[in-house]
Amino acid sequence: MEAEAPAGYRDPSGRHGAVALPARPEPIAFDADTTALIVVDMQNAYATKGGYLDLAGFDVSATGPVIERIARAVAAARAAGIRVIWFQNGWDPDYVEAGGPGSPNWHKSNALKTMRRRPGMNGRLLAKGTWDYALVDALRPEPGDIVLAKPRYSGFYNTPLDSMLRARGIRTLVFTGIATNVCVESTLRDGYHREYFGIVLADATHQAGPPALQEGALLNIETFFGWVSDVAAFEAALHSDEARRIPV
Ligand SMILES: C/C(=C/NC(N)=O)C(=O)O
Repeated sequence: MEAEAPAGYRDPSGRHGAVALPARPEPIAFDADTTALIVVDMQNAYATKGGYLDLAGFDVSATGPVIERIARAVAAARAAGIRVIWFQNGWDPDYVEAGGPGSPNWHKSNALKTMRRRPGMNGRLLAKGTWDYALVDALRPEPGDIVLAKPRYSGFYNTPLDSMLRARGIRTLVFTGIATNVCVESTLRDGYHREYFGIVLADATHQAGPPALQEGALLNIETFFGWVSDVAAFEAALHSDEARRIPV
């Protein structure tokens, strides 16, 4: 007797999974239990007026709808049993983890540069324990989620992320958060080199800098490193997988 075809979906590249997500450059398949939703740095620093990015001169006026769509993606992921991982970017209050002049971070971080320019702000930007470092009020981790502090743009660098993912058999990372062109792209690229499949929900992300950087980051990701989809497609794909699993 011929073996029954497995239930589920095979994407054009042959990857199999129960969830079929429409995406660019082609649909991608994954299973909920080997997937994590990553919420990148949704801190006041990056998403709230008066936070680091705003004070450093970046436009954060359009982050409100992004926060709402992240909340929807988180709710859909939780309902489907997908692990939710929250990143928080920053350093100890003395900025030892930020590195001194011997670190490129000291030269390139706009938070550190802003504080050097305005010494009155020292200790206020991206320091653990401050309002700037805290996640925005509208997004709250729940028991079972993982909250991970990271000291550089990539969530893989100097953190236990890789071992946490491997211990749970996670192979697919769905990204939301800020900034698309900095920490989202850096982490997705690092994941690519560690054999993780990376998907960005574009309308649940926002760039640091002009809109061209959002477009460029997404095009770069879909062309070279991963897949690009959106929150409504993510919700619908998880919903239809759920429908398949409910016996009638
Ligand atoms: C510009 C910037 C982006 N961070 C991020 N979370 O993508 C920074 O941290 O300076």
